[in-house]
Amino acid sequence: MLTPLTLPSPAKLNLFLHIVGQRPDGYHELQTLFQFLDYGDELTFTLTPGDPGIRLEAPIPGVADEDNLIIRAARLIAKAADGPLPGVVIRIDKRLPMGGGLGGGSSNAATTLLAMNYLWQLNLSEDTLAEMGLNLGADVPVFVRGRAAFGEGVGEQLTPANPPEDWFLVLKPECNINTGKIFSEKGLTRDTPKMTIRPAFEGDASRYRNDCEDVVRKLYPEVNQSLDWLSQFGPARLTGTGACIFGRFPTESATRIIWESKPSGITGFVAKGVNISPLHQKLAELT
Ligand SMILES: C[C@](O)(CO)[C@H](O)COP(=O)(O)OP(=O)(O)OC[C@H]1O[C@@H](n2ccc(N)nc2=O)[C@H](O)[C@@H]1O
Ligand SMILES: Nc1ncnc2c1ncn2[C@@H]1O[C@H](COP(=O)(O)OP(=O)(O)OP(=O)(O)O)[C@@H](O)[C@H]1O
Repeated sequence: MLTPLTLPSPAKLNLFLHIVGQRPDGYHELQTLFQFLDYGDELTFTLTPGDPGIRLEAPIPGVADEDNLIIRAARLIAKAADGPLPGVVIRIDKRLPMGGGLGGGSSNAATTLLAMNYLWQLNLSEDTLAEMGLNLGADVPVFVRGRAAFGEGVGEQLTPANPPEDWFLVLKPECNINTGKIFSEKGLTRDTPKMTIRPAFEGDASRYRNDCEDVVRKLYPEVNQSLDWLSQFGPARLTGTGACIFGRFPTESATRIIWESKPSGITGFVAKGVNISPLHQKLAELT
């Protein structure tokens, strides 16, 4: 067995999420601002030269291995190889809640694409990996590229951005939200006017909104209550289609004081917003 490679699989936040239209195929056109957090899952890859399979050390409860985005990503990139490849065993240390709007599954897929490109020495370009990633999910390309960005289209048209690297309190209300259900809600705002995206981000954070928030507040009282609680301390937003919400603060100590006073029973974490993905920071140390 070869030396295992452990890589981060960070969370993303949608600092804002505007729905600006709907495509003929039903998918919603978005304008969003993605930033990474220095918090997430960790994946460990061990090549197994004697055994050609792609395997998980242990499954994620509730996700069949065939559907796991890690396995799907490894199989997809393996197709780009000319000859036989050594196998791989992948261990997942899961910290991100599933169905939380933090992009955990998409991030796992991107970490796997970059890890296997490196370990199998495939030398595929970032553009090729981002294109492959889009077949696995709309949020995968931003994790492949690893830079905070404005996302347009379904989130795959990316323009690098530089929002302030503030601290965040992320809370996970006690419910799981299905993205498809929120996008199919009748009352969802779908006509926010398109903004002009500026490459150097100097936007006014007080104008940030998440167009899914009203519908999610109505359907999930747990999210409604958590947003009301966090709003006492400053603007609180939903990420993606929820269920996670976040508040943004200038210092770690201010964030931790609010974290200590959170209502009992609710889970979450404190993390720093970062404009270069922790995955890319780690990969840069290797090469
Ligand atoms: C909400 C975000 O997290 C923002 O970053 C992403 O746009 C979600 O993208 P995603 O994870 O690829 O979404 P999926 O979980 O595959 O989407 C489930 C379903 O939501 C609907 N959907 C999703 C994304 C989108 N832009 N428009 C949609 O209408 C589609 O019916 C899709 O079948
Ligand atoms: N490796 C994986 N990690 C997490 N979920 C996975 C994985 N592979 C497949 N899935 C499936 O993807 C679903 C969404 O999980 P994920 O953690 O990406 O949600 P999310 O944070 O709401 O994503 P998004 O912000 O992209 O909507 C899960 O409910 C699960 O069925």
